[in-house]
Formats: sequence, C-alpha cells, structure tokens
Amino acid sequence: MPANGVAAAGLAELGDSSTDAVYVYASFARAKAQIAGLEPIDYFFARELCRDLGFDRQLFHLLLALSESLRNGHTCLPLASIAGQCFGFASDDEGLVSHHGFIFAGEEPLEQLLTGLALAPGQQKAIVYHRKSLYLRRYFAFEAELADFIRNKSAGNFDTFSSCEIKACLDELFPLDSGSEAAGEIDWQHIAVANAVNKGFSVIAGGPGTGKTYTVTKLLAALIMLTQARDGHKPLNIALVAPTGKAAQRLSESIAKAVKGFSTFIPDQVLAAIPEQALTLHRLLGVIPNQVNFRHHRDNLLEADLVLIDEVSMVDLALMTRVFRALPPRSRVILLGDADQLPSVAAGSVLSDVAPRPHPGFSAQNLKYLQQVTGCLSLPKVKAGVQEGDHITYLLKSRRFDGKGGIGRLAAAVIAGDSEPSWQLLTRAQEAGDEQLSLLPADLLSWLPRLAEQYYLPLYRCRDVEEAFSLLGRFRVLCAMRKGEYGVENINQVIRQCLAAHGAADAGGRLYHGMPVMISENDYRLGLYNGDIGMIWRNDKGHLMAVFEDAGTDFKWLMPSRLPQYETVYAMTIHKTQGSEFDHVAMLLPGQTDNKLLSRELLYTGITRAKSRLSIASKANVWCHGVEARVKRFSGLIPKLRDQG
Ligand SMILES: Nc1ncnc2c1ncn2[C@@H]1O[C@H](COP(=O)(O)OP(=O)(O)OP(=O)(O)O)[C@@H](O)[C@H]1O
Repeated sequence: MPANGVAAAGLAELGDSSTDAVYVYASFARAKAQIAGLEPIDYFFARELCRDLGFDRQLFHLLLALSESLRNGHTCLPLASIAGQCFGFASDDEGLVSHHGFIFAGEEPLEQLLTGLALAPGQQKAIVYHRKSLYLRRYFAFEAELADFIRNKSAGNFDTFSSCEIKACLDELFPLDSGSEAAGEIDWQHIAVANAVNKGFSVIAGGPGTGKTYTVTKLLAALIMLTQARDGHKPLNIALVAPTGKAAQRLSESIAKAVKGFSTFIPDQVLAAIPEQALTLHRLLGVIPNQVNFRHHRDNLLEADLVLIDEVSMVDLALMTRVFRALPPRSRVILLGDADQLPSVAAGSVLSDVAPRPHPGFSAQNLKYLQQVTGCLSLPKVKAGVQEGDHITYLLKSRRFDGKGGIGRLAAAVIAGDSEPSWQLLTRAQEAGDEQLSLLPADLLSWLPRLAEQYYLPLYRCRDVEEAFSLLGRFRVLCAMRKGEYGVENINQVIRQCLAAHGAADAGGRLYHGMPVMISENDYRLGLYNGDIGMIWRNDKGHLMAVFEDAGTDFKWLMPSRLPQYETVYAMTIHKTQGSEFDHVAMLLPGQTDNKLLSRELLYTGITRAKSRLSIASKANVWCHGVEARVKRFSGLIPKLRDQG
C-alpha cells in the first residue's frame, strides 16, 4: 500500500514495471479529484518525467507542483515552499473537504530524494535541482544565460568618457538653479542620468509620472552629446522598445514630448539624433511567422549601440533572454519600469529581480564617481554584506500625482500595504471633495449605464476614426477577472445592451460601427498582437471594416473576416491594461475574497492606469484582502546574478 494514507483513495498501482513498487494516479480524473486546481498539463508533465526519473510518489507530486508553479509564473519551485505541506487541499465555506491533497515529506527527505536523482545542472536532465529549488531545465538555462549577459554588460568597460566630460555634460542638462537640488533635495533624475551614462547595463525605475521617460530622454541626449564631442557626428544607433504596441506608442509620444520641451537648452543636432519612434520587442527581434525563433539571435545580432526597453515589468524571462542574446557585446541596455506593478504574464519577474527595493545602496567606487559628476554628497552607501545596487536608480517624486490628489495617495497607501487607511481614503474621498477618487455602489446598474453613455455612446457618433480612438483612450472599465458578475465578459455584455438600447450597438454577436475590439492572439502575418486594440468602423463605401492604430500616426484597415481571435473591449482585465493609461478608470473587484488573482500589485496596477479620475467598485473586505495579498514569484535569477560566472 502507498505509505501516505491521505492520498490512498485516489492512487492506483502503475503497471509499467511490475517489479517497481510505484503508485501514481490511474488517470488525470483521479488525480484531479485528489489535488485541487490540477490541470492536465501538470499530470502528463509529471507522468512523462517520472518515466525517466523513476516513479516515486513524492517525486510525482513534486513534479505536479513544479508544473503548477510554472503555470503561475514562477521559474522554479523552492523546496522550502512545499516541504511538509499539504499540496492541493481544498474545502468549501462549510469546511467540507472537496480535495484531500497530498502531504509532502519534510525538506530533508525531499532533498535526499532529489540529490539521489543526480539532477545537478551539469547532468543534462530535463529537471534541474539547484540551491534547494527544482527547475525545468529550460527556465534554469534562461536564468543562467540572462544572468551571464547582465553580469558581462555590468562588468564591461563602458567607461568611455572621463568624469570631467560627463560632469560638463550633466551641468548643461541639469543647471543648478533648477529642479529639486535647488530646494536642497536629491535630484534623482540627475543621479539616474549620471549613474547610467558610464554603464553597460542600468535600470531606471519609478512609479507613474516620476519622469522615467523625461529622464531617459536626457540620458540619451547626454550619450549623444558625449559621443558627438568625441567622435564628431558619428550617429549612435539607438533602439527604443516596449513589450506591447500600446506601450511602444506611449513611449514614442512621451519621448517626442520631452524632446520638444528640451529644445531651449539642448542643441538641435543632439535632439535630432534621438529616435522618436519606438518598436515592440517582437518587431525589434523580427518575428518569423509560425516560428518560435526570431530573425535576430546570437548568430544574427541586432545593429544597436543602445537598447532602451520600457515597461519592463511586462517582459518575461524567456523574451528578455532572447533580447539579450541578439545584442552585440558593446551595446548598452537601459531598462525602465515600475517594479511595484504586476509581473509578466509568462514566467519570470525580471524587473523586480534586477531592481530590489529599497535601494541597496551604491558601492564606494560608484559613490565617488557619482559625487564627482553630480556634486551630490548624500547618496546611500551599500551596507556590508549586501549586494550593491550600482546599476539601479529609483525616481521617487511623481510629477503627475503631487501627493495631494487621491490617486497618488491611494497608490502610495496600497504599495505600503496600508489596507484600512487606503479603504478609508476611498470611503472618505467623496466627503473630502476629492475630484480624483470615488467609490461606486455595489449595484452595477446604478452607475455602469451612466458611464457607458458618457464615454462609449459618443464613439458611435464620432466624425472620424481618429476622433473615435482618442475618445476610446479616455475611459476604460478594468476588472480583476474575466468571469462572474464583475468580470470582463459580463460587463462588456451589460455595456453592449445599454448602448443597444440607444441604437448604438448590437446586443447579440454581430459587429457594429464604433465597436471597440481587442485582439486575443498573435497574428504575425497581419502584424496584430494579443492586446492590440482596434475599432469596427464603417468606411466611406459603407462597409464595416476593422481598423487599428499603426505606429501612432497611421491606421491599418482590414476586413473583419481576416481578424484573428478578438473580443469586445469596453471592459478589460487589469492584467491586459499594463502599458496603457486612461483619463478615467472604473475598477471593479470581485465579490469574494477567495480570489487568487487579488493582490496588492493588481490593485496598484489598476489604480495607476488612471491619469485624472478613478472610480472603484469593491467591498471593504475584498479591498483590504487585496492590499494585504502579495504576488510572490519564485525565481533563481537573483542568486545567479551574484555568481562570479
Ligand atoms: N524634472 C522635470 N521637470 C519638469 N517636468 C517634468 C520633469 N520630470 C518629468 N516631468 C513631466 O512629468 C510628466 C511625467 O513624466 P514622464 O512621462 O517622463 O514620466 P514616466 O515616469 O515616464 O511616466 P509613465 O507613468 O507614463 O511611465 C511629463 O509631463 C514630464 O514632462
């Protein structure tokens, strides 16, 4: 009999090898009945791998748990997270057990088991056991490769310019009488430019409106000025990239705005060398239709002296590794992003791994350099025994939210984990006359039709598609989930019905003029990607067409019959809105706290999509639960970055 009686009901003897005393579930259905949340991929993954590694009940369940972890975005499964615990147990509200789960042995026996299987990185098995964590080899290899690239770029000699040259350039870009320095504060934008200008790899991180794009535009100007002073007018080949079309469009617009604002104090020939058109990462790497590989890779490198990647929180481990693979050794990499936002949909947490918070402090050597070139004497020094954070600078002061408006204060309270105070901010917003923040009543129909009529009804009446896209960008309903009363599917349907009552939509499944759509799968041939937003629009000939903004300046028209999978997008999930912003956001949280998606990062991401107004529909307990729950991504990138190579 199996040693673990708890799981015995669902286990059956496997007949593969009559000599082995091995027990696994007889079928996926039996496993699913025992382990809550199991997917077929977990079961077949564990079964296939056990054929090579040997059938052992602890191992089989470790592999189920590893597969589940990968599905949830972790790149590994630390033994400590599962040892001695019951995996896949579930009961209902009355305490009635629906899934008995499986009890794992303690850390020591699990470690013995895995060590005995010879799963060290050098063993070339599909599974790797390293530093007490279990990996699928593919993710172990991605992490090791990315850590290597980052270490090489960080250690490489990018110290092309002398401190005197850099100081002279920074003095021009950050005159003493401007900015926070004049008020006696540290100007982190100044520090960020100084800190990145002499390095091959740097991260500039900060919340919304902290001036990441403004700062990086000055950084690009600094590098161009320094290069031009040294090499005449040798152009610096700069690639601006972002994970989605929308994020690339926003980056282009913000860079163009910053460039325009700098025209009074930065020479034209410098500003002219800053590209204003950002690409998506997929376009940079060159998608080959129907292939997982990109056109650019380690044997066909990109031509770039500098690659700037925005919205890095959205970039998963595999894609980031592929970008680094395609970069020439002498190219600089600058990452921009907000490490408090949700991590990438696919596995990994690259930004929060490379940008630990709070800032760990600068090394003595870097401090000396930063003091020389900026004159700032009060920068934090790294503590003994801690890995320095020379490659990171955090921008701390939001220019968009001055700390007085409700959105900024709510975002700050959520990130600090202040559940009750943040709820009070919300409930008291109206009495306090806060124009940015409001709490919506639980009854959807008391407010949703009003907002739909205000923002979506006029779509139907817009004179041209340009005006319609601009209007569509003003407001969005954001949901935590797809299903349920407060899920995307239901909200879209309620809005369609409401607009149909005005003759401005079809409440059934038919297309109609002014219908906003979002693509939900990549179509490389058409150049349409998951998350791209378009509109159904009647053209001059009276035909309904699908239209998408193309690189922010033009439109791409196509027959609706050619569209890849899409959905209506009056409402969308918070996950899908990363990289976008709207003047007004209505955010809806689920009715119950037992929702795995609810987290501080989800709320923060939703809140910070709103530029000037935020309306929230939530119960107090759901809100507080969300603020307290953290997204924890297991990853082995941090220790690999510390390795000596
Ligand atoms: N030092 C500064 N002086 C004046 N205006 C600034 C400064 N820094 C940023 N701004 C302005 O603040 C606004 C936000 O800046 P920016 O778009 O660079 O922020 P961001 O961090 O990139 O924001 P996002 O959340 O959109 O990614 C812009 O209008 C920008 O021009």
